[in-house]
Amino acid sequence: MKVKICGITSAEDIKIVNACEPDFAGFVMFFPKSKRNLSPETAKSLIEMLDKNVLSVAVTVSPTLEQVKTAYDCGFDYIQIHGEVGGDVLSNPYLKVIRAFNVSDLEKFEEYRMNPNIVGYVFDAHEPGSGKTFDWTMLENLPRDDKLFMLAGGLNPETVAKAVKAVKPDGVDVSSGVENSNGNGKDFEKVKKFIISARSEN
Ligand SMILES: O=C(O)c1ccccc1N[C@@H]1O[C@H](COP(=O)(O)O)[C@@H](O)[C@H]1O
Repeated sequence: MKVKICGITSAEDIKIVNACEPDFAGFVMFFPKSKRNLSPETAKSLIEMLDKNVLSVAVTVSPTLEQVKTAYDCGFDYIQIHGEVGGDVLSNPYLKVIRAFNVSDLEKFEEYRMNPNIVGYVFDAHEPGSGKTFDWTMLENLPRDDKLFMLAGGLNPETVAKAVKAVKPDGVDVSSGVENSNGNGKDFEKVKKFIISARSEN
């Protein structure tokens, strides 16, 4: 079971991630509406502190090709794309894409399956990063292939095992559910518990 810890914003968060060793760490970019949004300079300096076993993901909404290139220049391994995605961005030569779907755009799933630049999917609730979940039965009939099938949206250390059992994803993705009580950074115990719990359902 792959685990992605999203919404990393500080050196403190990086220490937690390095100690807990998820498979991926996500950093929100080019989306000032999010409290987790980072400048390219900050993202680059945080990625440089990341353990080499943890892959970095730029988490974006409707990015331009220039922004994909900026993320590549920062040193990211992947780009996660919510919202709209143009043909130039989908076939970009810089970063492999993790395509995020929300509950209202699942009908576009088939059109992305054949794209070799898309290496995985994240299925999320309507409002990304809101800590809200959705009806997982909507994913029941989606075909599985060799691309990473990741579940997100309102997961937390208490619900992740149930989610893994019900959906049988390749990976789980969390942001709000492992934040500290102030909501301004990650909580070591919650991140650790989330990862142990997710992997225990393998
Ligand atoms: O976290 C954000 O603010 C965010 C902003 C823009 C795009 C995605 C964002 N978050 C992603 O949403 C999912 C689920 O988050 P949660 O666990 O429900 O809080 C995850 O992939 C986040 O990276």
